[in-house]
Amino acid sequence: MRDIRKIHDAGGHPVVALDGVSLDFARGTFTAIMGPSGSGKSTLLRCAAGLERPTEGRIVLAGVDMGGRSEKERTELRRAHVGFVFQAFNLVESLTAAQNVELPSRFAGRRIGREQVTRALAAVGLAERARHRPSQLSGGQQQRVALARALVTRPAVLFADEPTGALDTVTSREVLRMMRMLVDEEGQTTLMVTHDPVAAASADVVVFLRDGRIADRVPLDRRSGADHAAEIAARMTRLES
Ligand SMILES: Nc1ncnc2c1ncn2[C@@H]1O[C@H](COP(=O)(O)OP(=O)(O)OP(=O)(O)O)[C@@H](O)[C@H]1O
Repeated sequence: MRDIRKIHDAGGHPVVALDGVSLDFARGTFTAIMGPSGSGKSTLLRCAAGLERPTEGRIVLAGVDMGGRSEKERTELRRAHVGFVFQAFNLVESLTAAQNVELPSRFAGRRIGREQVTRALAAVGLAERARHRPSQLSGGQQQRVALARALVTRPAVLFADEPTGALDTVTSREVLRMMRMLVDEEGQTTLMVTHDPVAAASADVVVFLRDGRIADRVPLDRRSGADHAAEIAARMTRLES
């Protein structure tokens, strides 16, 4: 993304959510976006994913310039190149895990084979749970089904908005371990918005926003094996003060 400005219309008066943001998300890397409430994190994710149009600036997603595209084209581009997970798992209770993974592609008029569904569930460690319904799974397992659903089409980028926001410490760790593994083993480019320093510590790079601008961009040394959560929390505290 280059020189992104996004001005929301809040009931007739403009709110500058992003104010000149330029970022690259290298293929096969995991970026966490942090920042105080209202700093523009979700807006950044939604613009990068093509869900919202920036007021100014340029977004290139999977090599495709999103500028000047119709809504229909943008929807097609998202379907082809993007996967989403949110805080709410948004699974359909009456369907099995496998059916939940398959459903969005079916809605999009694309048939995906049973083996693709099986592969996606296996990639998140849930091959044995394909026939379970959401209520028969833990919160962490449900979010992993949502991850499998996001990844079944092999998207260029996975966008995650507070993916561990509804999970306890233990299950959230399980989901983060899975997301990290997908980056390391499948080269899954991932962009995650989070409030949680522990979640951000799983990333390769943490971008801190304040008032719609990049306040800091901190690469994490993954080889050191250090736990970066405390350092990230300290930076967040400084940003919020
Ligand atoms: N659809 C909208 N209409 C009007 N204003 C909006 C809209 N979406 C976001 N905003 C405003 O833009 C600014 C940035 O919002 P955004 O949701 O991107 O921040 P955030 O960092 O994700 O916040 P939080 O951590 O609270 O979720 C805020 O001032 C917010 O009130």
